[in-house]
Amino acid sequence: MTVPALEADALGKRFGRRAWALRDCSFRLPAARVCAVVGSNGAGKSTLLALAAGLLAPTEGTVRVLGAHPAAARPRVGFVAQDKPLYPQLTVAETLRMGADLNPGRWDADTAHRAVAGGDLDPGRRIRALSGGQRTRVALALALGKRPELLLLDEPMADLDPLARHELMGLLMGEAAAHGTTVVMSSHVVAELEDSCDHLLLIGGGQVRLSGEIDDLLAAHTRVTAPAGADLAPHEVVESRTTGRQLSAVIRPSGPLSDDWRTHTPSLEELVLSYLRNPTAPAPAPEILEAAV
Ligand SMILES: Nc1ncnc2c1ncn2[C@@H]1O[C@H](COP(=O)(O)OP(=O)(O)OP(=O)(O)O)[C@@H](O)[C@H]1O
Repeated sequence: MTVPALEADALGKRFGRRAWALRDCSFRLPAARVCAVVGSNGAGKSTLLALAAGLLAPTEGTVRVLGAHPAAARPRVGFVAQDKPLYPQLTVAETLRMGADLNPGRWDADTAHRAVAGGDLDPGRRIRALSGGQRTRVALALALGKRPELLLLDEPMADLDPLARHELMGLLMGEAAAHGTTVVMSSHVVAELEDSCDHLLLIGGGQVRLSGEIDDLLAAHTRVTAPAGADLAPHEVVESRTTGRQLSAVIRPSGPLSDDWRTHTPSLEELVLSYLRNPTAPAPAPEILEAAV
């Protein structure tokens, strides 16, 4: 059995006396996957990524990163936080030199320069003078240049223009495929994730609602169009809406489906939206979806 890239067991985080930001999260992410972390605002995605990066300590439970404690794994992990912290007084070139100095023996200058070069950035420009998207480029360059085994990216594409998004996503996926890097990436743009990600972690209300290979998750669900009033039992219903004479539903079939229904496999976006719109929808049994690690 290979070591999972990320493994959480009853992981929980509470900030002071506030409500739990994350509670009772258990999942395993196999190595060399590209994993999308999705969920509503405040669901706990950034908290989960910061716990994995070793920047926060769990209140309860454990998280293992590349088989080790997050602090011990840090040299093998690249992390780009949502606010892309960089040193504002350094230039772009100085920032990349710092990346090289901090990662002796493993710094991939070529990849780091490619990430920056696409943005036509003046290497002598100070970080504080860069736009949000330009800063994202430099932060991604630093993370990729480290040649990490695990890349944790918190909404990495949020402030990039569509061309930059496409180009940097291509660079990211190319690097991940070439080096077997595991990528864990939170995003709100679910439609963009379907082509690049093979694993999904859906967080809702601080808990893991779905976790597994995207192909398995999609195959376990069916989008149904049926006459209004159709009886969906005994199938498990994630979402059901009636408009006029038509009922639309996302179900997890248990047994044959009625011949009267039109059915298709949902897209990733349809699946995610159906769970987000229905916070009380039952989660699939773990044995159906648990990825073979
Ligand atoms: N440092 C903190 N102190 C107190 N509460 C916090 C802190 N960081 C996060 N929280 C709370 O924890 C919960 C989860 O926040 P988190 O930032 O992890 O959500 P998220 O899924 O990343 O949201 P978004 O999509 O808006 O970025 C929220 O209720 C938030 O208010």
